[in-house]
Amino acid sequence: MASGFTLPGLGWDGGRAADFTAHSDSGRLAGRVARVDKSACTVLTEQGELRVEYGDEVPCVGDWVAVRLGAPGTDPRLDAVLPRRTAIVRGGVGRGSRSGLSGDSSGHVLAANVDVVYIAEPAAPECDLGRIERLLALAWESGAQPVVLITKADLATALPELLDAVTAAAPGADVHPVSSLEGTGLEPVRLPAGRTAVLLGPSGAGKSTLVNALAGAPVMDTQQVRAADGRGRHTTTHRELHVLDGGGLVIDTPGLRRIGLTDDAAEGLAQTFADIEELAADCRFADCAHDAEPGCAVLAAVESGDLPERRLVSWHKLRREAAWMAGRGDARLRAEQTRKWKVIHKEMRRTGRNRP
Ligand SMILES: Nc1nc2c(ncn2[C@@H]2O[C@H](COP(=O)(O)OP(=O)(O)OP(=O)(O)O)[C@@H](O)[C@H]2O)c(=O)[nH]1
Ligand SMILES: [Zn+2]
Repeated sequence: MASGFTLPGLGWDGGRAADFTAHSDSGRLAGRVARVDKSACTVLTEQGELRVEYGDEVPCVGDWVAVRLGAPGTDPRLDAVLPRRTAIVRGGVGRGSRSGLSGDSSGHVLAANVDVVYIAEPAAPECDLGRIERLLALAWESGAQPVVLITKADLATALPELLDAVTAAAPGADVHPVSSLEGTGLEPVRLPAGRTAVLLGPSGAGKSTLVNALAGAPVMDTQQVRAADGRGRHTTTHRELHVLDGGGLVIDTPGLRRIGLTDDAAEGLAQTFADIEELAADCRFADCAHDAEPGCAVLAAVESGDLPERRLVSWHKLRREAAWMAGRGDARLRAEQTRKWKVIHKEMRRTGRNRP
């Protein structure tokens, strides 16, 4: 792209400017990371789109960065990643999630500085409420506002009922049916200038089609487009930040087969299951596990039909998973420390020193 972007159009504000002052004095350029590849990333700046090399500090899509322009003929280099306001952190792929916002690898932080998390769940063949809850936990944990989009709404057989079921599974989040195909339901999804959304959801949910519908002009290849030119089923393979025509920014992500929770998902789960948390206040025991305890208000709500049993089952499942991740994190930490000490002891024996 030849022309530049305006920083406010990319989501810049006074706080970012303050973060940037430490880097601005020596002719550095502020920009927003649109895409990350091995060793280089695409950064949107007032001077246009730049290819920027990075080293040990790995940026992720959505990051605000300081770029150092090299001598003519050399590639710009990443100088620093500015502090992240929000971060979508995916668990279950190595360590580093403990620190949340500063997760230590690009594979870990899916997107940064996002205002809204759009959770795309297709109306057909079926809506998977458990998957929505899992993504809601991730979204609440990120610090951004989750919004559930029932995509391919044109294929729904009983939309009002579906809407009710999804709304019950998403307390505190707005739920909107959308059809990119028919162009309906898009208004509440449109973003004001400078606001950033990330789209999460399974492969085939219609995320790329929705990005195109919001953009007004095709910015993404979709499965259909590719199928037509004989190149088979296209799937999004990388995360990318798109600047929409009407303002607003959206990050498309590949449909992840499995999004694990991080080991510190407790807060996100509490918000995802705010209805269960509220009921739990009336359980006889303060530490009620809502399993088989007498005087359990949650089980009573399931019994009376106020709380779908599916939801309690989902709560148990995700809580177990988060607890397991936490245990695994601790086990890894211990193993790492043991390894470190083994090396130190070996070195001590070798040098005859008895202190590290
Ligand atoms: N009926 C209907 N089909 C849609 C709609 N949106 C997308 N589709 C179709 O669903 C299929 C998948 O759409 P994509 O946008 O590629 O899905 P995706 O979520 O980006 O998939 P990945 O890139 O694999 O993550 C395509 O064949 C689209 O034409 C819609 O609103 N209604
Ligand atoms: Zn209980």
